[in-house]
Amino acid sequence: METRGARARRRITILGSTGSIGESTLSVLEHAGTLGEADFEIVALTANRNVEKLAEQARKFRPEFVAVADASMGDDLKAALAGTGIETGAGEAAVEEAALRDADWVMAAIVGAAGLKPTLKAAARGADIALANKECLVCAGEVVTKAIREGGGALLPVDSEHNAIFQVFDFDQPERVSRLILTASGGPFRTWTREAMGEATPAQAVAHPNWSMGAKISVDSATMMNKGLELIEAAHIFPVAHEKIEILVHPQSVIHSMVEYVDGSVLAQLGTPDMRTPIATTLAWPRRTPSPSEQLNFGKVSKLTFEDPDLVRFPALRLAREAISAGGIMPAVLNAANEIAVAAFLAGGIKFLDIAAISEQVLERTGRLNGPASLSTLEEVMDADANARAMAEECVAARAAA
Ligand SMILES: NC(=O)C1=CN([C@@H]2O[C@H](COP(=O)(O)OP(=O)(O)OC[C@H]3O[C@@H](n4cnc5c(N)ncnc54)[C@H](OP(=O)(O)O)[C@@H]3O)[C@@H](O)[C@H]2O)C=CC1
Ligand SMILES: CC(=O)[C@@H](O)[C@H](O)COP(=O)(O)O
Ligand SMILES: [Mn+2]
Repeated sequence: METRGARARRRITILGSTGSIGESTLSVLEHAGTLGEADFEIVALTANRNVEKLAEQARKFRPEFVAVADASMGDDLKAALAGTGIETGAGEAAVEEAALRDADWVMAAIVGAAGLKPTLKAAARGADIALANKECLVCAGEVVTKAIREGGGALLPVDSEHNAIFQVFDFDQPERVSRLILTASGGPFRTWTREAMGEATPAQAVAHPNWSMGAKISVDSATMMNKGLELIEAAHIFPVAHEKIEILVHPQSVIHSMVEYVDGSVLAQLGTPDMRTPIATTLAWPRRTPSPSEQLNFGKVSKLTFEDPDLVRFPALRLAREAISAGGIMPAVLNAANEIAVAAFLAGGIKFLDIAAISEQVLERTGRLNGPASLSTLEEVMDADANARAMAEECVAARAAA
């Protein structure tokens, strides 16, 4: 890392810069930079297909390199940035090249298991990983945490619940933690009957009551699969057994999660539901930097309420608990099946309740076929992921044909 005077100049890459987390990250950087709080340069930005937004970001933030994962968009990207001197690339290898460039802080904000390989590339060369992409920990937790450990960088959790726990977790005495309490908003269908959920449309499912997020995670919040994935994510980030991780519905999304210690103390992190706060935390950690998020107004919030989750209306929570209890490839299988089912739901191919039903079917079929007991290599993860995707596609096709 290059230094100027007393302050470190950070070299930053954002994988998935055109998404909700990517844009929030650029907003935090711009805000901190304007205040003279951060001295940074952008090394690389990446997207899947959104050339227009990527080129606009590149013209503003002047990265060395930009890449799109979809190889067919390469010529458009090159044309959009002609004459700027910014290097461009296209295809999965180009996104991995972006991760390999020498940024010392990398925001992993690609959605889904597609983020796994680039995140591993950045981790292996020792970058600090600000991790929003929970799916890569769900499907390959052991592989990712090992790569970060061996690379020598830090794992900085961005997901709001994990970021909250990270801020109040005593890593010097983890055995003194009696419970992690992951809060969940309950999503847009918190009070809906199963019957009503059966007719829910994609537009209703992505209308999260508190957070503005990408489509996939918004649907995950509606099924509460998001909280299931976060349970598995937490078990990889913190040295706490999954049996000690509880889920608590908290509709206001003000308390972002809590840690209970053996003496009965419960420590929480609070804030408005704006991802720019956890992103700012990871950017400056262990120091603090300003974020443009709105301050919490307790008078306006007025009350904080809590409910136990309903595992019958939201079976995804049960599936995640079963997957992590079974271990091995099962979390990767759950993640892959869910990704296929969510995409099919958003495309109008299946109904809302089919998402968890298909995930359960794929888990059951895989269980009968017996995967390896532990997952230790990227190849095992990719195999499990590919098989589960193929099974889930069959389930989607069967429903479409019915
Ligand atoms: N949004 C939020 O508030 C939160 C998000 N997260 C997690 O952060 C991650 C990102 O979420 P979010 O920002 O909402 O998602 P978005 O859908 O808004 O953005 C996803 C980003 O990934 C890119 N992308 C999509 N598919 C691929 C691919 N196959 N290869 C490479 N890049 C790809 C997109 O590019 P393009 O624009 O071209 O499609 C975009 O830049 C997810 O894992 C989510 O669970 C966690 C906590 C909160
Ligand atoms: C902002 C964030 O971290 C999301 O994962 C959020 O938690 C989603 O809300 P739910 O609590 O409804 O899943
Ligand atoms: Mn979250």
